[in-house]
Amino acid sequence: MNPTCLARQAFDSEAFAVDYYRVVNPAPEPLGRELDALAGPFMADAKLDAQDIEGSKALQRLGFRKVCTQPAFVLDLAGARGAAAGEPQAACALPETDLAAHAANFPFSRFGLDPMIAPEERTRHQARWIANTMASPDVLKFLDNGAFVSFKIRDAVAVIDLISVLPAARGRGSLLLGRLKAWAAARGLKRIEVTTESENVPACLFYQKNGYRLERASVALHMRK
Ligand SMILES: CC(=O)SCCNC(=O)CCNC(=O)[C@H](O)C(C)(C)COP(=O)(O)OP(=O)(O)OC[C@H]1O[C@@H](n2cnc3c(N)ncnc32)[C@H](O)[C@@H]1OP(=O)(O)O
Ligand SMILES: Cc1cn([C@H]2C[C@H](O)[C@@H](COP(=O)(O)OP(=O)(O)O[C@H]3O[C@H](C)[C@H](N)[C@H](O)[C@H]3O)O2)c(=O)[nH]c1=O
Repeated sequence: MNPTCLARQAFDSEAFAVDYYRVVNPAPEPLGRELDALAGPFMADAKLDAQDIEGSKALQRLGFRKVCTQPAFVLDLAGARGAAAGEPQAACALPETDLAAHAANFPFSRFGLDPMIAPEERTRHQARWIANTMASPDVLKFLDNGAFVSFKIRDAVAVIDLISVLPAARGRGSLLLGRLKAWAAARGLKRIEVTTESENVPACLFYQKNGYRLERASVALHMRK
């Protein structure tokens, strides 16, 4: 069968050492047939608009579990002042100990919230994600001691990929968002966007304290067989 509802995810399959699929078409009947046809262990995820209650129920009837809601926050830059914020880094690397500490700093990620994913699987996946982010010249980074924010530019919007502040560096998160805002405004970008999990109340408060407003939300569903 040529799958049309599921797309294999190379990065996640490698990081979890099992075939990992993303639902790209949630139509229940063909999706159910494609899931039934998968042989062997696999993982799958789906993202729906959080207001799509019936779509979410249909996926849960197929065996998906609702793992979390992911709110998206935005900071509009119209009228924001640009300033000399220093240039972000492109490709770089973190020392191994810092990488391990940051990988363990995301208990609220959707993988951390999923009871079917072991803590060591989650931190291995997160470490690979952070290492890729650091190594990629297409993902820009502001780094400080014990803290970093990474982001991509898409259509005059800065989309935050990850932000992590180790407990000993608390306070640097707002400094990093300030550097990003000043740099983005100086480049004439329209806005900054970021996604987090609703369970991550510290992060939701953090974005709001820094002037971000809630714009929309998705629901993340997982399956593991
Ligand atoms: C895109 C993504 O990566 S989403 C996931 C975000 N990252 C994570 O969850 C990783 C783990 N958490 C962290 O790294 C940090 O806690 C961050 C990035 C969320 C915040 O960075 P910090 O430097 O600690 O934040 P900072 O000190 O600047 O705090 C500013 C505001 O954020 C909120 N905040 C920060 N930490 C907390 C906390 N533990 N509990 C409650 N509110 C908090 C508060 O509103 C705070 O204002 P206040 O100090 O006046 O109370
Ligand atoms: C964005 C991005 C992702 N990846 C990899 C790592 C992930 O396993 C997959 C799928 O990513 P996606 O579904 O886009 O992201 P998550 O739901 O896991 O995370 C969102 O919320 C997080 C808290 C975080 N803010 C993140 O930015 C959000 O996308 O793709 C990757 O390797 N590189 C990337 O830039």
